[in-house]
Amino acid sequence: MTSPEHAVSVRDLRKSYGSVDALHGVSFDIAHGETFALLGPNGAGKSTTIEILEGYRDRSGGTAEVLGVDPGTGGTAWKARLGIVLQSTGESGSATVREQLTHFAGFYPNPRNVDEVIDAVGLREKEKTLIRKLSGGQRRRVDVALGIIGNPELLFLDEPTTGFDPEARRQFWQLILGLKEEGTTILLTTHYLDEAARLSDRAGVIAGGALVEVGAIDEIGGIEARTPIVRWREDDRLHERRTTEPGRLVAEIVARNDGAEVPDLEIVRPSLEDVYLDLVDRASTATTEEVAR
Ligand SMILES: Nc1ncnc2c1ncn2[C@@H]1O[C@H](COP(=O)(O)OP(=O)(O)OP(=O)(O)O)[C@@H](O)[C@H]1O
Repeated sequence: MTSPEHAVSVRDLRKSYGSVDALHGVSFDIAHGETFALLGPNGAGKSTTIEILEGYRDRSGGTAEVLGVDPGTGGTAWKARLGIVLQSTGESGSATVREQLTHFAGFYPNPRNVDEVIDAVGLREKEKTLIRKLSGGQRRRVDVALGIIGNPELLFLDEPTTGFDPEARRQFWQLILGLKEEGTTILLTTHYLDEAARLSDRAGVIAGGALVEVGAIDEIGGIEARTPIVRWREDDRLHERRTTEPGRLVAEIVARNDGAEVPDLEIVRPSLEDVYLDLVDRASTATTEEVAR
């Protein structure tokens, strides 16, 4: 049943909620074993896309194939090959962490070891605690644990680390990098651009229901957007220049100042966050211009 080429294939995906056009023609592929980040501002259409691919939402148009199956018609055997971490947690119940994981492991044909999963999400000390007595971040870890307990081929992570403290986020990254190494395909949405940069091979940027960019994580936005920026103070003015040879430019500035320290000198390499903000800004300007026409 597995598609020979891609784990996920989406063409011209459309979704309307009444008069709201949430998605209008989104197309992308995710290769087997790839981690793909879907990025975009609030309301862009990320959850709608991910929920259609999980089989939780109907689409209004276009085609979608997930592990070789149309998610609109996927049955239990297909669902057992997916791991899902939804955006909002549904786990507030009166079972302990261990009980809940053991219970869910029973639903899958080839589950992971419960102890390994408890350790992987850092909940060893809380394994006998009722889930409703956990903190928000700890409950989110339970969500992640439930997402991976079935040993999925394809893992959907919808803003998985919201509410995590910085240390928990780093631990989570290690967990995901381990799953990647084992060959799990991952579709991730996140508002943390450092997380996307650390974990993903490729990313798509969605804005206003359309995909405005898709590409390798270190190439997205184009070479131009990644060109370093040199800033410095000279003649009592702040200067700024983009250059692919920042070392040479700094050497020139130092030379013409007789080797003196250059005030306020910095070389900035635009991060994924800078590139992303630029892309989203351009997309919203284009939409505003379209509306004005
Ligand atoms: N059940 C619904 N009924 C009506 N409109 C909806 C529904 N779900 C989402 N929408 C609308 O569809 C658009 C896309 O929402 P979606 O939740 O997919 O965005 P998102 O990119 O996941 O946002 P966020 O980053 O805030 O989670 C928004 O305009 C939203 O208001």
